[in-house]
Amino acid sequence: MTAPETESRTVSRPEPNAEPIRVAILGATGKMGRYAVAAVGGAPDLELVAELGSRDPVSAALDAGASHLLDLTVPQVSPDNVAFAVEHGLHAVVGTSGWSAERRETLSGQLAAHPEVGVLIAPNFSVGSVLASAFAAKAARHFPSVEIIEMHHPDKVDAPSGTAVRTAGLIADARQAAGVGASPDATTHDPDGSRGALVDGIRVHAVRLRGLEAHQEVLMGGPGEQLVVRHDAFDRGAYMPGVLLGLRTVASRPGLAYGLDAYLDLD
Ligand SMILES: NC(=O)c1ccc[n+]([C@@H]2O[C@H](COP(=O)([O-])OP(=O)(O)OC[C@H]3O[C@@H](n4cnc5c(N)ncnc54)[C@H](O)[C@@H]3O)[C@@H](O)[C@H]2O)c1
Ligand SMILES: O=C(O)C1=N[C@H](C(=O)O)CCC1
Repeated sequence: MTAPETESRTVSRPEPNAEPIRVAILGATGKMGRYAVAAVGGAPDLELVAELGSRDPVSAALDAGASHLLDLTVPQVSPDNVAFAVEHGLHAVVGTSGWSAERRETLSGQLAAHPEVGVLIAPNFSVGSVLASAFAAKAARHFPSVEIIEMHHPDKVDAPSGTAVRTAGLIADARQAAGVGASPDATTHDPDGSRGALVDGIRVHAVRLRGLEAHQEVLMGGPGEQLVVRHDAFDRGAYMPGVLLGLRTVASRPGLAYGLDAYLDLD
């Protein structure tokens, strides 16, 4: 598969006459990586200095003169990659899933020793998906019931998706701030876990189906009505404007940002 050229969107604009941002991509041969190689390679203000695969040491990014690391790998190795970046003063933009609260806390500790470094952990680079999660978090405090269904291609190795975990966290925070209790649920017998995973007190159901790409529904229910906030990504081009925005912004935001919404003016 060759990644198509990425159309530019209005979310991110290069600074005129600025030094190019020197990017090393980890996971460059993966599905996201191939799209990112095309997007970064096609951006006039970015310079793709290294395309690294699973056999390359992360130190090759330094050897290539990178200023920024783009991590699109697997949850098992992403924390070590980012720790290396932080330790060597490289800014990092991370799309890899699996960044639990515990992992983010460890990373914050590492960043404390390198306060000039910026890291963005983006569970989802799609602007539409970030907006859908934000809308859902705004709406969910008005409904007694809320559940999330995430649906992905069957090659995905992690469940639930990073996006679902992030959405559940946003919804849980908004409901807690508004004093809304748990969704009503009379289930007392569920030996096989049919009611899904509980993430921050929100039920999350994961579907893996050939033909799907990345889809999420937040179902909200109240007496006599239902609101569904749905987002669909049909191919990985959906993520590239957010990837470019992240790379262009991260150096100016030292410390840890969790979620692309940190770089979007959503209010
Ligand atoms: N944030 C987002 O918007 C977004 C969107 C899509 C996918 N993702 C996530 O990005 C990650 C990659 O997704 P994908 O669909 O490209 O997966 P993929 O399986 O196609 O690619 C993974 C890449 O990681 C590489 N890799 C594996 N082990 C490695 C190691 N030890 N060191 C370095 N590289 C290693 C593989 O060679 C491969 O190139 C996943 O965690 C996925 O959930 C995030
Ligand atoms: O295809 C994937 O894998 C995706 N992973 C991210 C997640 O776990 O939320 C983003 C959506 C696509």
